[in-house]
Amino acid sequence: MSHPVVLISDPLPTRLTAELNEDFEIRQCTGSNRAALLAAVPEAEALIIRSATRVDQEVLDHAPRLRIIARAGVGLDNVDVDAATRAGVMVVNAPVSNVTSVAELTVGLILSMFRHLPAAHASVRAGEWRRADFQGSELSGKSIGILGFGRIGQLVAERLAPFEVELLTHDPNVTAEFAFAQGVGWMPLDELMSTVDVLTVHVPRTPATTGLIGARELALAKPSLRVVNTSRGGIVDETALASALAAERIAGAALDVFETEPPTHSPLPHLDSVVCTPHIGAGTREAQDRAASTVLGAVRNAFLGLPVGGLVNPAATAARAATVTVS
Ligand SMILES: NC(=O)c1ccc[n+]([C@@H]2O[C@H](COP(=O)([O-])OP(=O)(O)OC[C@H]3O[C@@H](n4cnc5c(N)ncnc54)[C@H](O)[C@@H]3O)[C@@H](O)[C@H]2O)c1
Ligand SMILES: O=C(O)CC[C@@H](O)C(=O)O
Repeated sequence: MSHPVVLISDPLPTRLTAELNEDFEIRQCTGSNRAALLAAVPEAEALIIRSATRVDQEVLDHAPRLRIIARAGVGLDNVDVDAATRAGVMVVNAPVSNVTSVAELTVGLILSMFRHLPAAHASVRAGEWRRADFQGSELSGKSIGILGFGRIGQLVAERLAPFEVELLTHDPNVTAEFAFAQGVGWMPLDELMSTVDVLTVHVPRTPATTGLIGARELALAKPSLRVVNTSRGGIVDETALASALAAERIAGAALDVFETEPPTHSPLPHLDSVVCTPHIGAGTREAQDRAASTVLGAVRNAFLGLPVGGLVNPAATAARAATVTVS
């Protein structure tokens, strides 16, 4: 009897994916290569992706056998969940797999900006000893604005509290009482923008959050503002950000994510006031293992007819998923 085909289109730890070998036929492709994805997906019954694979109506139209799309990570902005639901395809993610890693990177990026760590490191490597050129600022006493007080936003707050900072948030789905109980003040967005020294962004990318921080919001900022984005490119408008930084209307930015990745045509990586990383928020061994284990377990359960963890579209299960099993 042939095994269900599981197509893995982004890198996952092979020592974990090997656990499916007995019951599934594992195939690999490069999801960022659209032609390769469209050629491989027609036979797939499960598709496991990370952030580089875009799953839209066209992919679903090429995938008549598909039962489940499993996102080994948090963000679902690269999956058309409504189209998947209409097609009866389950969508699952791994919502807690990498949040600690992202929160830790966020703290690292903030400290990197305040103490010019990348530039100081590069300078010593180049044989220089320019101590006076790298005078920084203390984080202690600064106001930190957390845009989006969900899982990652709350972990960032916990990790920054010992630095003796003022913690503030804006999140329309969180009450002031909830934030206050965690030692964090709640403010409307415009007030937050005009108050904080650091704005760290932790919202999902949706039509409503795309461009949420644009020219108007940045114009409200103090000259001391540093913007951190470890969430998704496009939530902070890159043109507006580059222009505010180039004009020294704000002090700096640290970016793990970009509107287009890699950011080949963006001016931002070339500005001295910007610290960049290549979308490595989830790039720890622990986070990758958790994400892979979570979605591999979900795929196995889906084919065994067992409850599927991380399911984001329960309405899809009625159509296709309930009908498939593995021996
Ligand atoms: N850099 C990386 O590798 C990496 C890794 C994991 C997650 N992420 C990104 O981080 C995002 C956040 O992850 P999370 O686990 O904290 O998600 P979450 O769902 O737990 O929290 C998101 C929060 O944003 C809030 N929000 C929504 N719209 C808002 C708005 N207009 N203004 C303010 N707040 C708003 C929500 O109410 C929610 O509380 C993910 O969607 C993903 O895009 C990036
Ligand atoms: O796939 C990745 O490595 C990035 C994942 C991250 O952006 C997420 O949203 O979980």
